[in-house]
Amino acid sequence: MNLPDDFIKKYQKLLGSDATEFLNSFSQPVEKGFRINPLKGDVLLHDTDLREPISYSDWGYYGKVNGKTIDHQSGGIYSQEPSAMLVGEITHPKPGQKVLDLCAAPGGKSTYLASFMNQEGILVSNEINRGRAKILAENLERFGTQNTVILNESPDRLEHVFGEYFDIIVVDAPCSGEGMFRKDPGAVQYWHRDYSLECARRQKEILKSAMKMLAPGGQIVYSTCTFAPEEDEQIIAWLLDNYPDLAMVELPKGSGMDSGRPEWANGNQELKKAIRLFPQHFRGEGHFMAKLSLDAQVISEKAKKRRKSQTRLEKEQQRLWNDFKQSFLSDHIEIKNVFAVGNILYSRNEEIDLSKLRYIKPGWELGAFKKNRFEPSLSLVLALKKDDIKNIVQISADEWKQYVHGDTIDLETNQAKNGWVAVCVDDTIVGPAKLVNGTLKNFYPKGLRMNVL
Ligand SMILES: C[S@@+](CC[C@H](N)C(=O)[O-])C[C@H]1O[C@@H](n2cnc3c(N)ncnc32)[C@H](O)[C@@H]1O
Repeated sequence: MNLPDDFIKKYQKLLGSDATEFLNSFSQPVEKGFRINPLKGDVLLHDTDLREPISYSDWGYYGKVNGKTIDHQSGGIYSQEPSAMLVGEITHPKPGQKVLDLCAAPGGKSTYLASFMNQEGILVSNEINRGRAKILAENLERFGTQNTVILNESPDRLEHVFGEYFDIIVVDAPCSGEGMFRKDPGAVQYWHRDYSLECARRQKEILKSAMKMLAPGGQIVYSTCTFAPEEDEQIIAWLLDNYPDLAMVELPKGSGMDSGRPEWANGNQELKKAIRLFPQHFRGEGHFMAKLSLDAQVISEKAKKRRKSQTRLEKEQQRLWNDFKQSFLSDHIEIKNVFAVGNILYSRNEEIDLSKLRYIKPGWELGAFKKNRFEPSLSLVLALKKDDIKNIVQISADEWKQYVHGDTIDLETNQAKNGWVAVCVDDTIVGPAKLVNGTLKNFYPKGLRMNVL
């Protein structure tokens, strides 16, 4: 790889005798990884090789994922670079907490956090770029989350709604991306000597907003995929200087993980509690991460009053939803706090006022009210397990190819009642369909259909 001269000089000076190995690592192959999805329960995977688990992650494996497989399409697995998994792992939210992923697309960290949360509490996944926010929504839909709200906002606009609200905030910051040069060699062309300082200015602005949204006693995780001290230790040093109620949390260092470098910032020895991942020491791409907690006693402005925004269902909508639930969902399933925005039905664990914010999804999307009927969404079906659903139709792996292509499928046996069904390959739910006298009418969303050879 052609690295800029100034980049080489900078890291030769910073790393001394380790610089040669560091610079050589840029010509080594990229490490690939993926995670299995605990929200899907104990489903058997169809086309995934689980031979090489990643020791520090409950769900991670080394290896490459093919996007056109049953396991990927159904959300059973999620592709993520091994170093990035560690950010989710050190964040480790608990079920029931209020969690914000402030720079969330395409969703690697959000899906990791959701894995810990077990559909309880609330995960607000925000992405400032609208195109990327839509990809984030697709990834969370496939993953089957029930407790996410997907926003498309700038951090400063979120402050007004979420003052001192979150127990955990992840800032996986936009950065100079030096740690991803192997993965995306084209990114090298954007690098220049002052690039990291420009990124640092933006990172501080994002963190100022994040700090306003952190509840007393809350925790903030900051991460980047760059080696630049200006965006790593120097940002954490700035946070500690400007927010005296914040304290570093010691992060345990597994094999190949380096400590933060106090000497690359202001010498504050607390910075050693952070983690640096260098590809010449660790089996993954370059990363930096730190965790800080805010004093629980901090005396601060009261959390802003949050108005309820959920609107009740009209009588006819309530009737259609009840009929649908009765015919489709098992009796043990209870979906609480449902509300409609236009003709789309959602549910959300927490009542928050999103009326002033741009969102992609204000909650778990359950389906749409059409003329005289309720039509279930892919998000509803992919977030349920097989025994949550009364009406199931089994198809073969070959028929799955027809299903994701958008074709109508004629079934050989009569497996379910006419009406809405969840389509399954073995235990894996792949989407909704409507069964009419042995024929499956395809309701796999048009925008997601694909040709699998
Ligand atoms: C490192 S990426 C996030 C990756 C993501 N957390 C994941 O694990 O899949 C940083 C994100 O920050 C977003 N971003 C860019 N400028 C921003 C800003 N001023 N405020 C908040 N987010 C911003 C980018 O669009 C990008 O999606």
